[in-house]
Amino acid sequence: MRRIMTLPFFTNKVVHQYSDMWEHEMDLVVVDLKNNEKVKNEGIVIRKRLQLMLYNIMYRMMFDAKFESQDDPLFIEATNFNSERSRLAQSFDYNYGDFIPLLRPFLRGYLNNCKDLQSRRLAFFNNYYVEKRRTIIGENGEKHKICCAIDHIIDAQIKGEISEENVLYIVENINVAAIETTLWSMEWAIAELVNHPTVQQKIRDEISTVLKGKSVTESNLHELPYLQATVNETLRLHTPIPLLVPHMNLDEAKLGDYTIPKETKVVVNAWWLANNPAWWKNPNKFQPERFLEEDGGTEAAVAGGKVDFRYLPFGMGRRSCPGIILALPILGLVIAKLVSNFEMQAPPGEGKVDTSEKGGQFSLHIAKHSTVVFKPVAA
Ligand code: HEM
Repeated sequence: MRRIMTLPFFTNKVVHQYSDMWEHEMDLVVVDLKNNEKVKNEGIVIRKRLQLMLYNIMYRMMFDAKFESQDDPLFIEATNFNSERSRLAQSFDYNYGDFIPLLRPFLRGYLNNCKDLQSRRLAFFNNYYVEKRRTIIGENGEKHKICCAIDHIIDAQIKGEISEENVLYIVENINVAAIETTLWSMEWAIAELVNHPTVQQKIRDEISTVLKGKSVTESNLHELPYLQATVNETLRLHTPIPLLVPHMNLDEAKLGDYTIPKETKVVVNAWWLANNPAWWKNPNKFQPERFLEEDGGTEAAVAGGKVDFRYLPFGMGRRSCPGIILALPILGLVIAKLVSNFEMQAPPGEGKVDTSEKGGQFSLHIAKHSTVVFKPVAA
């Protein structure tokens, strides 16, 4: 499945094919913010606008489709389905039966809710998106043009490499894995930037010194180390999936003095690796500079490359996040566009925005979606 998903989603070619579109969707956010007087004085809950932007980025890549506005009925339906799915997955019900087998019979109600949501949600993706692509492919005959990721996936199904169910599984997977994770990271980055105006200024200075008036694009992000360090620092301090996802060792393994029996559920605390004071200076402080100054103390050679085991927000190895190739440039670009166009501030009378955390089964997100004031900066 991972192999089938790589070509349409996770290659440099895909990044180059779509980065202009990503920027266009981000520029629309900047225009909306500039045209809204309330944004300059009282501020807005920025998550809502960024959510529309990210859905449009992902749905254009997946289905060559986009939502008109936050009031688009399909957007409302898609976000409701996805947030209900996240709510159920975050629920403690999800795994108490693992720890207290006696309570398993009481899980039935929860599992029925999951099944019911799953079938309505998959029907939604199928009826409104996948079937439309099938019709377009069908009308264009054998030599149809591949326009988006799902066309590749449907092609793989036509060739018998995967089933119809697998196609929907991939759509569902991208809705969960791609959109919310990136959105949480954006919210954290913006909240920290509001609370650290000097970091905003350093990013602005870097952009103007290095790019000398040119705009930030995907192709010049690598020239902006401080911007990249800001993205890294956000994912360190607020690791969006703090325990990664559970893995299982097929064979018995030794870890230090411990023996891990085969088929153990292994959970890696990536948040603690990234926030352990033994390995990081002042780990509870938001300091992008650390990624430019501190040593990667635990670097080790793995599969021909070097890995800093203190820092694994995307996991590591064969099942690590393939979306890193999209998530990092999308985060870098959106921060660059917002910071170059606006001074982001807390609402009047509030010195800082609240960065309290809300942890769930899988995710670590901001407890209160920040209201942010966007004051245009002089060009
Ligand atoms: C900041 C954003 C993101 C973060 C922090 C993140 C993090 C993660 C983590 C921790 C895992 C599990 C890795 C493991 O347990 O070893 C994962 C898996 C995955 N992610 Fe991401 N992710 C992000 C964005 C994305 C995006 C944008 C996509 C797709 C467009 C994506 C697609 C996937 C997929 C398909 C998997 C499952 C891989 C597998 O099981 O082989 N992710 N992600």
